[in-house]
Amino acid sequence: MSPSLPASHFLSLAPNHTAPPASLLSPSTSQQTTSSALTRSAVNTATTASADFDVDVRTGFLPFEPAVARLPDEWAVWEEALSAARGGGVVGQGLRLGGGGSSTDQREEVWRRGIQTMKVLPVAPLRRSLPLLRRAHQVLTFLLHFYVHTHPAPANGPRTTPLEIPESISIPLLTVCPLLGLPPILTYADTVLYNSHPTDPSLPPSFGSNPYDHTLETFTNTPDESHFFLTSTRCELAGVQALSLMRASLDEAFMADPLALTRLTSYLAELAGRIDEIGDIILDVMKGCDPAVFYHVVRPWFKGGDADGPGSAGWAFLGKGLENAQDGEFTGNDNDEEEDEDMETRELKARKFSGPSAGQSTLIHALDVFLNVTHSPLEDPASTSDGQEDSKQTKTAETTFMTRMLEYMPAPHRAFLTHLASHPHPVRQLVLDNQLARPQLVQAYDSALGALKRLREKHMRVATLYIIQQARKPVTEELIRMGAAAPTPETAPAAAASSSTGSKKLDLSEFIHEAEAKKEADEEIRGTGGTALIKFLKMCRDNTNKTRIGRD
Ligand code: HEM
Repeated sequence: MSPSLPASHFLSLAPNHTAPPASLLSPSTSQQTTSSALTRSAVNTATTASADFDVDVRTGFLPFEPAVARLPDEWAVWEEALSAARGGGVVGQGLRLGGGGSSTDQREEVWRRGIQTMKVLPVAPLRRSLPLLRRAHQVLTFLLHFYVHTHPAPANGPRTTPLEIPESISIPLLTVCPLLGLPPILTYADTVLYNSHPTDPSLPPSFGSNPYDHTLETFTNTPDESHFFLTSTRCELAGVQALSLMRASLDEAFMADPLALTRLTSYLAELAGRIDEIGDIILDVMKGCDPAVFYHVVRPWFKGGDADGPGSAGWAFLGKGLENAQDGEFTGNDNDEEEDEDMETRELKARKFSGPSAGQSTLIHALDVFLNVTHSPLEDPASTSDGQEDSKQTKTAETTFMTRMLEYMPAPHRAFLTHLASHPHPVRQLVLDNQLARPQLVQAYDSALGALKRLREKHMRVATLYIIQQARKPVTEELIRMGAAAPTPETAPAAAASSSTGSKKLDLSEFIHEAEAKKEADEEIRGTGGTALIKFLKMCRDNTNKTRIGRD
């Protein structure tokens, strides 16, 4: 089945980006669930602004037009800086994490000095083109992460003062951000949506004849990193059919007559199959991305300004007159007094963004919203025992994470979720209303939820293999040659202890080491977004399962 779309349907319309979305300079601390947060602020845009979702019938949340691989010559200096950081795209030739240690850090320092003295380029001419704006965000955020993560690690624990981001990056970046509705940090959009090309970019992408098979940018030039990004790209492409089924289901929910309910039943059953396919693609990450390379060589580049937990010093985006960037253009500010005050506010605003995560995929959020999976802590009655309190905390973290991730999506995709969440005829309600008369409808709805639960279980397997298990293994010489940071006196005990967990009995001093190492490892076992990982992922899975209507 492949429901065809009428030309006037919102998924068929071209996007319109003339109006810049609200500024996203400040990370949210909202505690609401994904769908309830969306619904509460929702304006139903079905009839008014439906062209603004930037969702393509052929490629879903991936732009149909191939991503721009290089900005015009006016911005050549950014492109050249990025190419230099990547060592021309050769494995082992790019800049190194933490400057690569004391003997080789000169190269990284020279490159950073180049960035500090680079001219602030105007971005006004980019406004004429959405693909160019996307490329500008991508180039600037890759430069930003190269700039931040080539700094040698501070000798005495985490940084205590914000790391300053030079004006040559911060001013154009903070000007481009509100135009796309993205924050000033590397996002899933930069690493996946705007980063993938099919074999022949001049032809439409497809799974069979023209698959997405290369990425424009990586930090490490490794095939592992490319494969990691492309796994998500393939999930997005597989999601196109799921989106089409969701759209067709909502049309039937609107009609809600007996024929419509029969069709809805078959669409939901088919949706389950599509979701299972997406889950299988997630497992395919193992076919081309080595878990140790991912964990030690690739992933550290993704860390955001919040990576040291709630006490993170964060990053300070330097620049004069950045407040004016909210209109989409930097114009400067001559009022010194006001400027000083604004500078402080700006630093506070721009500090602690999280690194990229596939948790920012609008597709997976859309499945939650469509099936009415909520991640709200409000659902659990207040609890008093420690265990329950703990679970409540995880749930709150989960809700906060899911809601926060909305702010890392391009504005039109966020608007799409708002639209979906405010749909006047939600499918779940219809299934509930018909549950006695239509057990097959309940079964089909539950099968879609069952598939989403399985997807999350597959994802948990991957996260366990790529993060939890790797955090317990020491860095090898080979990984260091590939670009992993060499262990410092601070990280060494964790490695030593983790390699001593065999059958050997520990004496007391070793035991203390082991406990410290475990604490460090536990801190390490946090996702890019700073969430206590496995508990969090389990909670997401359990909420999916709880949404089922029928009982086994
Ligand atoms: C090696 C592959 C992967 C690893 C190691 C991984 C790791 C993680 C981690 C650590 C989180 C916790 C949140 C955070 O801190 O970012 C997370 C969340 C999430 N990831 Fe992945 N991920 C992988 C692949 C994928 C893929 C391919 C997708 C689908 C496009 C995906 C979708 C999600 C979603 C939707 C969440 C939010 C939690 C949920 O909805 O269950 N991940 N992932």
